[in-house]
Amino acid sequence: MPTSRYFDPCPPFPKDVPVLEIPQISFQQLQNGNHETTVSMFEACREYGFFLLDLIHSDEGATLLQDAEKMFELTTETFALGSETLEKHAYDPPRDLTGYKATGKLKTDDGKQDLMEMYGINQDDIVGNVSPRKNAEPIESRRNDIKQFILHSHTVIKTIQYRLDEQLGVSPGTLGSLNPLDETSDTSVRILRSHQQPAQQESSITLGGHTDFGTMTLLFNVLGGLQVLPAGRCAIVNVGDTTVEWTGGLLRSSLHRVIRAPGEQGSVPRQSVAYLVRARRNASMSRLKGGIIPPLGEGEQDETRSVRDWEAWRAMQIISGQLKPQTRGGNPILPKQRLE
Ligand SMILES: O=C(O)CCC(=O)C(=O)O
Ligand SMILES: [Fe+2]
Repeated sequence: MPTSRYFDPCPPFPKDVPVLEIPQISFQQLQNGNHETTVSMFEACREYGFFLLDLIHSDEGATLLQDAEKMFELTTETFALGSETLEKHAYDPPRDLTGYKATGKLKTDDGKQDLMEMYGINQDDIVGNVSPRKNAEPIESRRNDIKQFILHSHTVIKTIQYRLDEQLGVSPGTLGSLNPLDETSDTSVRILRSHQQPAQQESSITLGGHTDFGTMTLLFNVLGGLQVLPAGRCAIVNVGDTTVEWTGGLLRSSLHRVIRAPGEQGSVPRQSVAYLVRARRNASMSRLKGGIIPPLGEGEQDETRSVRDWEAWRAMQIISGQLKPQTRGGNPILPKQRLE
């Protein structure tokens, strides 16, 4: 994504590759509480589990685009260190996803290995909820830039969650209170990079099919390849599995994956930046009560695992390729639950 400085030098997205038309939602209108925009966003979260967030006409949105651009610079600087140096900061799944993940650690849908390098930066570390960790040098020198990106991304997510609360009919602030900035969680900024790939590998899978398992994700990318959507001056927002659990399946988390960017775009490296929001560690995974959220039906049981244990279980499933990728949620709203 971020500004045209990043889009202009990019090879064009081919005209003959079909793109999914997912709704584009104006952040400014969400901030203003525009009803029509709010309903469109809610419907997008139910139908696709994804939407594009147009950040342009809002001051806060424009600031976030600038922050995201700095995160792209950070991505370039970090991966320029090379995998040997970055391995000193290797991640340790499933307990700790902070740090570097080299290519080939994850199984893709076709049984091969992924082609994506990632580095997870822990929110608690950057905002000061825990004592500082030792990260790769470019991350250490850009602590303040990362903090600004987190603070502004978090404000955007909070606004989205506030509008979702309204549509779900639960008390204002319910969803946001489950992923506050000042409590420990596994929320992270993830920077990602894949190398250019030969044209013969047109359909090679860079990152296998998955759903994000936190509450919501804010994603910035420039090149195509994410099989779900195009890019623009927008961020991509997607609903995570935790929100599906809380809403009894009303909202959807959609399966997505990354393949080689199409056409000429595949001939340059592909970078992306994601703000992956997770619930606070001591939050419950149980279904929320109230509004249009369906109560537990006969034979249905509440999820009793803690957020931490549930996330660790899900991360291990994904890493080992056990979890057959599946889109979750998007269930019909029961007539008797509908808000007037
Ligand atoms: O690189 C992308 O566009 C998507 C990355 C992604 O889905 C993830 O990090 O969960
Ligand atoms: Fe994802």
